[in-house]
Amino acid sequence: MTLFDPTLPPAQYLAHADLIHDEAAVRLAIAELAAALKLSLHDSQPLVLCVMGGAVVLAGQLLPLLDFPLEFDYVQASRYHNQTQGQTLLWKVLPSHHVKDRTVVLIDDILDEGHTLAAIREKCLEQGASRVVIAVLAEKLLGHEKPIRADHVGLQVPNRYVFGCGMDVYGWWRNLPAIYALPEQVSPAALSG
Ligand SMILES: O=P(O)(O)OC[C@H]1O[C@H](OP(=O)(O)OP(=O)(O)O)[C@H](O)[C@@H]1O
Ligand SMILES: Nc1nc2[nH]cnc2c(=O)[nH]1
Repeated sequence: MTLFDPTLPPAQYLAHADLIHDEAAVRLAIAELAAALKLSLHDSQPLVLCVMGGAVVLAGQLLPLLDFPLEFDYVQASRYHNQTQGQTLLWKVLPSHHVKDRTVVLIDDILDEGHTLAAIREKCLEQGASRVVIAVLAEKLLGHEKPIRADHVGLQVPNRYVFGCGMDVYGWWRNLPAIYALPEQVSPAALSG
């Protein structure tokens, strides 16, 4: 057996992956997220911040389902740098002063260890946001406490590296409409076949 590695052609990741949530399940989860956000935020004129780049697919599908007035902007912070382990958080685009006195909704593809969303929430509060609401497409089940909780979670995923629906595997496959998990190990025979 060999560890799944980052040098393979991208088709290999998908060929050996396990489907975790199919496209219909993702669409249903996004519709449910929209319904929950409508209930809690319809009269708050929120500023919705997309956490680029993983949340781009969620943002594109969720926003048209929200039928109340909102403003849209984005932040960008990367902790995985197209790898499968979290590293130091690198800020690329900070929340702007526009968050001041606003209800801010952070939308992201995945809450894993929670360090990314905890840091973004903290920055928004430092910049004067009056309230920060967090909605994620997926939360990874780690079995231990995290530094932050999401207010709205679409789907749960197992403690494996997942991709699709905005989430990358070594930079690839954010474009998939369903969520897959990378295998921990793949036999050399399977990769050469
Ligand atoms: O809960 P955590 O363990 O902190 O991880 C979650 C973050 O990891 C991913 O971002 P990534 O750093 O891969 O950047 P990306 O959005 O460009 O893919 C994802 O989009 C979340 O923002
Ligand atoms: N693509 C992807 N990004 C992540 N960021 C934190 N966890 C994950 C994960 O499982 N997959």
